Amino acid sequence: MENLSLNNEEVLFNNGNSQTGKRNDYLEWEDYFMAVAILSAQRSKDPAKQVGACIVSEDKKIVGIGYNGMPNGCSDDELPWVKNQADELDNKFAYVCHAEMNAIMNKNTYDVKDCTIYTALFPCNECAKLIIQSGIRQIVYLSDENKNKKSILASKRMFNLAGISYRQFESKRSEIVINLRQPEAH
Ligand SMILES: Nc1nc(=O)n([C@H]2C[C@H](O)[C@@H](COP(=O)(O)O)O2)cc1CO
Ligand SMILES: [Zn+2]
Repeated sequence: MENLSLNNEEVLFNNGNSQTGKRNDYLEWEDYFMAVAILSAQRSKDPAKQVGACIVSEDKKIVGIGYNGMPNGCSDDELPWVKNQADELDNKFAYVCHAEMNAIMNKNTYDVKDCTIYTALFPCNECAKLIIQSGIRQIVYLSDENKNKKSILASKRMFNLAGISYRQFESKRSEIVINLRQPEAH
């Protein structure tokens, strides 16, 4: 809660630049981009894993956002979301588009050359191919939880060969709270 007993100078000293009054607890660029990826993941219908991705140009503009979901025109209610069926055709993996693929396909620019992709999960080998072919140069990932899977090892092999850098996301913040209620009137 705001401390109303502080005078103006103290407020400026605590919250911002005392010369100009600028806020200093604004979101860092990296936190902003990863938060957009994570927010986008909340749109996913996958009960087991929600993944989001956000593509950013060299001049820090968001040029594509995606999350894991079924292909356009294929109803979420008709294709399977499970993964434990004996028949491959009854499992989600045959159908679901990964967050990174969707972010690339949803791009709102001519291309994504030299961009960075912020993604909640390290890209699989199929998305790695798309990332490389699309011209993206850098990957910032939140989780590397599948790091021992063959698909991820293949991704890293291709990224290393193609000279694409990847690093795990780090932040001073542990959370960002989004309040969807109207701010209380003062
Ligand atoms: N990088 C990724 N981006 C993604 O969008 N996914 C998606 C595919 C599935 O919908 C889900 C993984 O499901 P599961 O294997 O944890 O039940 O996450 C998965 C990975 C992992 O490489
Ligand atoms: Zn993938």
